[in-house]
Amino acid sequence: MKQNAKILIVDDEEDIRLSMQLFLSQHFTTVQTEANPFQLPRILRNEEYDLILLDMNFKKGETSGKDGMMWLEKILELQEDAGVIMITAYADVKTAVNAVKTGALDFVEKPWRNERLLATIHSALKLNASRKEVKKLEQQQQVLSSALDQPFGDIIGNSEPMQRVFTLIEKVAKTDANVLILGENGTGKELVARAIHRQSPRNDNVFISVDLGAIPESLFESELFGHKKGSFTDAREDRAGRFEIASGGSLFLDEIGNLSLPLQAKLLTALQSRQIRRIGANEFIPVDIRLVCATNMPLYEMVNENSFRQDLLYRINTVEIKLPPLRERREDIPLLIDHFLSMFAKKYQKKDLSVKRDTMQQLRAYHWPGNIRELRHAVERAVILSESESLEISDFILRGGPDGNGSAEPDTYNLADLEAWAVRKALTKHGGNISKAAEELGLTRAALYRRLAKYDL
Ligand SMILES: Nc1ncnc2c1ncn2[C@@H]1O[C@H](COP(=O)(O)OP(=O)(O)OP(=O)(O)O)[C@@H](O)[C@H]1O
Repeated sequence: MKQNAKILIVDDEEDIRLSMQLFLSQHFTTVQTEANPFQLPRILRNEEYDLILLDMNFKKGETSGKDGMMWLEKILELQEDAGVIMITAYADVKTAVNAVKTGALDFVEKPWRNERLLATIHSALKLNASRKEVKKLEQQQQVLSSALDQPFGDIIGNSEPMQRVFTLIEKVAKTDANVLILGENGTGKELVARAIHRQSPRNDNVFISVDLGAIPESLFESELFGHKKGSFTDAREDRAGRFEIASGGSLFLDEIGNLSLPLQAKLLTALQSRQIRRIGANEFIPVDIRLVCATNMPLYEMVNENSFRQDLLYRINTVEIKLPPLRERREDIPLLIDHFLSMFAKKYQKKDLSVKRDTMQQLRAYHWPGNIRELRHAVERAVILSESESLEISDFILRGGPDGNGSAEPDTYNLADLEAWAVRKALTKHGGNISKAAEELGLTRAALYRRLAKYDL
């Protein structure tokens, strides 16, 4: 059976080209020839070869090997990871050794023995494949080490909505199904995406995260699909895109709702065909990824308004995980505060920190518009700024203002929502003091307690 490889023979002598091509075509899928090395720049801009067999001397009677060296350097300049084998006459082995030092993989002497030629080509192909693999790993490593700087711990949560999320993660992680995670900012969408990867059979491979909201439109294609050197002004070297790097592992596309319609179309094509093409390249590269997407935008409404493609939505939402905002699972607030308190106490070397009881109650009543990210920052700041071991509400700077409950009135006539809002506001105003809040609300303390339980405050 023929080995899948694309080989180019560059030699000015016709009988050499023909006999090599005849022999190698029996063993490899594509074998092409070129007599004129000046065609190399044009050819290499359009094609990529697994191996190039390059003659050392192109002028009759010339034996210095100068031409061959010049063309070798040119090839490596055009395609830095090209695999080149030099074809030398018996006399110029020394120059051939120099060529290997310059970057050729090996050399064969004329006249050659077929088995010897075949063995040399086989090991050169192997060597070049592992070089490329090493390069891919290095690129993966770069992406990974920048991701490692981010603090991702375990997912904290005991509430019923979070239990449902955990069950869903466990179920879906075992499969290769595409997952769409929906939720407000800071609800832990990326954390969930990473948990899915960690619990999946792909966990010994990479998790690559791309923030689509942060990529300028002009760089989208290169970032996702990669590029060939020279395909545009800033493309100084060949570069793999995130799809290619993530192959074998999971690809997390964050802020998918921010993609413009033309970019949605490009993404859809890649997802449908399961292959990508680097900018400026001809060949398609197959990619094998588990896709996880996330957004805080209302994708279904966007489909109705024609700002998000329905076919793309159906491709990414095989399983949907909705992350509840923190204000809808208030029982998790004290857990999260304790978690971040001990984390930051350790980081800033402060011992025996705690949160006052009424402060905890106020923090529980606060509406946390920035969700867990806001809570995490608020606790970190409080740990840094507090002068005492017991943290008070004044140590916490909250996004919704010091009275903490979003002083704007709720945009609803639903009486239960209005009542819950009034109770929270009164409680915050009086620093968690039940008697004073009850008085302001015109309720007895017992009636206020009943409402606190009812609204889970
Ligand atoms: N359940 C949780 N337990 C512990 N930490 C959490 C939890 N949820 C979120 N976090 C922390 O909150 C911060 C925000 O989480 P994350 O980045 O996953 O949210 P997101 O929904 O992806 O946000 P955005 O939509 O803004 O990208 C992170 O520091 C994360 O570690």
